[in-house]
Amino acid sequence: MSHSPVSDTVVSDAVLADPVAAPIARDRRHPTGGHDPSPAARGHAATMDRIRIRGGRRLEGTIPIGGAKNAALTVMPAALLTDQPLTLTNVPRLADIDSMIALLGQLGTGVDADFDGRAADRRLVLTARAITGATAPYDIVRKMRASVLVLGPLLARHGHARVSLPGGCAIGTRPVDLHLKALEALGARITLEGGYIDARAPSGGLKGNDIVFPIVTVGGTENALMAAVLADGETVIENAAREPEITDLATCLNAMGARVEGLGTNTLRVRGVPRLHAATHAIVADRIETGTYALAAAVTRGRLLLEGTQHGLLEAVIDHLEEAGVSVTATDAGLVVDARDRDLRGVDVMTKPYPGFPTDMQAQWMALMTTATGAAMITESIFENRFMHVPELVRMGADINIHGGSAIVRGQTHLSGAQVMATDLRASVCLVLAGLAAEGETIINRVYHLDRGYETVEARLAACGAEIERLRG
Ligand SMILES: CC(=O)N[C@H]1[C@@H](OP(=O)(O)OP(=O)(O)OC[C@H]2O[C@@H](n3ccc(=O)[nH]c3=O)[C@H](O)[C@@H]2O)O[C@H](CO)[C@@H](O)[C@@H]1O
Ligand SMILES: C=C(OP(=O)(O)O)C(=O)O
Repeated sequence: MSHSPVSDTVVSDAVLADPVAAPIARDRRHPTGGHDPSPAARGHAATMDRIRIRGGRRLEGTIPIGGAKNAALTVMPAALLTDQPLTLTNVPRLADIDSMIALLGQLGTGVDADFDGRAADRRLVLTARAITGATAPYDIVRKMRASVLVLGPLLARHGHARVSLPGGCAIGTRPVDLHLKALEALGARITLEGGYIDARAPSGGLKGNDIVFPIVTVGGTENALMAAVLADGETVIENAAREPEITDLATCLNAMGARVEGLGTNTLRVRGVPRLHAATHAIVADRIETGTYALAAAVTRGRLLLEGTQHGLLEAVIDHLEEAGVSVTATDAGLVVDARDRDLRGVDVMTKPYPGFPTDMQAQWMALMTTATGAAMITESIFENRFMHVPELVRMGADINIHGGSAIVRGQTHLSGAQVMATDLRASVCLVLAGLAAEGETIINRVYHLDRGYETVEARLAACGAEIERLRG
């Protein structure tokens, strides 16, 4: 497996000490508003930050859930499909969002970001009046794989895209061959040279066609969908991914004038239109952030109200939580997760494409299972190398054995605080959960991974009783 220095790759801190957050300063209104800089916007310093937790405190309180990182990262490139403004609300303030803003800016997109005030009042207006560049450079793609999602829209609107190959990362090889095959089915000519994908549309533009994905790919479906909306004629995407982030993208595209049918199913039917127009779209709630905080309540045997999220986005996770003995109730105010005075049982999971149990919740589930009674078998079926958190959990006292693609967790272990190393986004937050449950002090290094996907995680947890702080790098 290749190990190029992309965001979740284990590389030296020196290599990662040049984050791409800086170009955001060109924005008319900087998301940080010039004060109270987010870790994401603090750049270099944030790469060296650590998190210190003193565990053993029950969490009680309310946590607001933001817009989904993975929805925002696919909806933002859709702005490249039109010369009119795309206004997005409920955009989370994360390092990856800064990276995508920087990339879209390089391609000629005007950015008007107002990230002050309550999350619901935030607005991000993206206007790609003209495409002035067609290259997604290595420096950005290596830090954020979702950069590859500019490929489809650039090709559809501009007829040409040059995107650095993302390479492998800490969780797997993650090729993009299926993205490229889908675009070729629409008529694109694709060459790979010097580590870059060079994609060109035929002179008459992309043509609608049938695309059948041999395996479910979220990013592949997103690129195919964004390319197909401006293609001439009809495209049918079969074995499409059904993740809520794809439905969010299709909803946004339809608001922009696209004609996509079959939302939420594995067959998407797209009738191409000559152009798209301005639209306003609210990013769907983050189901992975929701699930992570639900497990924070469970792992500390506490009770949390998760505001601004929807039960229907994470049924598989909720079913497993209930099977483990946690109460989850949907109320008008949000989801109430209650594990007070409960003895939790070990419950097996196997990761699957949506609506199955998400791979992005696998590491957090493992942290919870170390505290449950009995054993749990956790099988990772999406990525070949997504157990990087196991040795770190073992250093905290967990009893976990890996057999191929499965990990057996023998629960009810006594977790004790330790110095641990975050290796990727979800592994990082799994260590936060373990630290909340452990006795004594846990120090998590390389928390820049965490800043890719969790906004003000330490403040949100501290507000609910956790003893947690960020140690500035
Ligand atoms: C930004 C974003 O939304 N990231 C999510 C997205 O990643 P991403 O879109 O990269 O994940 P995919 O659904 O494409 O990957 C699923 C599997 O398909 C393989 N594959 C994918 C494309 C391809 O061309 N060839 C190929 O073999 C991958 O290596 C992987 O084994 O979905 C994953 C699966 O739910 C999540 O874990 C990520 O958080
Ligand atoms: C793996 C993830 O993201 P990405 O695809 O951007 O690496 C994730 O969100 O857990």
